[in-house]
Amino acid sequence: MNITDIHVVYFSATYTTRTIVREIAKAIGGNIIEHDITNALPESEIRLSGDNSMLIVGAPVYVGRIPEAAAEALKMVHGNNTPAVAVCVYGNRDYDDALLEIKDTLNGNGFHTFAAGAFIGRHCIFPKVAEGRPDAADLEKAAAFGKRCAQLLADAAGTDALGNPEVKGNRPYREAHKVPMCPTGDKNTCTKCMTCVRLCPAGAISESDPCSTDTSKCIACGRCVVVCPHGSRAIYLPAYAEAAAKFTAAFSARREPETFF
Ligand SMILES: Cc1cc2nc3c(=O)[nH]c(=O)nc-3n(C[C@H](O)[C@H](O)[C@H](O)COP(=O)(O)O)c2cc1C
Repeated sequence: MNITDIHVVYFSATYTTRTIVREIAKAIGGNIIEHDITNALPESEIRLSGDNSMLIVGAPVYVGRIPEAAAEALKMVHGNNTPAVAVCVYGNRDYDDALLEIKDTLNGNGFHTFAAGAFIGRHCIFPKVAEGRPDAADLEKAAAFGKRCAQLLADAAGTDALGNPEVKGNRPYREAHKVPMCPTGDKNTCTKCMTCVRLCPAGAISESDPCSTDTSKCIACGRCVVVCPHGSRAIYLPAYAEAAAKFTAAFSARREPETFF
């Protein structure tokens, strides 16, 4: 298969998923067209033919699933037996049903998911877990995964030989639920620069009071914490320190990327 265009659709609040899918796309090689679905749905439906284009979809794992907003956006992405690669990035606990959810969604939308991978990124709620990841070793594995994808596409040129991998996960998927760990701003350090207001994927921070968070909208994605130029936003909840200590103790043993072909 002579792939010229690689469409990369990703949801990535704290940028680890973006780092991984970019590395994979670069290793496959071709004209890379990015669609960032973190802050908004695609402007219009994305329809890919099976001729010269392929798709990579990347999403983080939120409580064993993909973020609801990512699932909504993926409904707008359609293929015509177009080769696709499913990628999830998780914070070193587990990815449960998220990768299967991406694969099922893509195949249901006319894609042929011939490869899939689960990679590890710094845990955006408990950042001592998988701190510094993806690291150089992860990026090497992402690049090797991309190269293998390219090889499979080349080998399958003109045939119907692309595989149909079994990926880890169960159906029905885990029930989705929210994590009540909403960051807020510290009035002493917040300069009202509005970076968090602008970049919050959920529209949960208002211009009139950027130190507060609308907990009914917040998805606890951690973007406001990483983009705040003054280190003002964090999870200041009383229960946080104890929860972080427990989580970090339970889930710090290094996990490695898994790939499926
Ligand atoms: C609401 C929420 C739930 C999460 N649930 C999980 C989980 O079930 N398993 C896990 O290992 N990591 C979990 N994480 C961590 C993210 O999957 C991880 O930090 C990922 O690298 C974030 O990707 P991003 O940087 O592209 O936003 C969760 C994060 C959030 C915000």
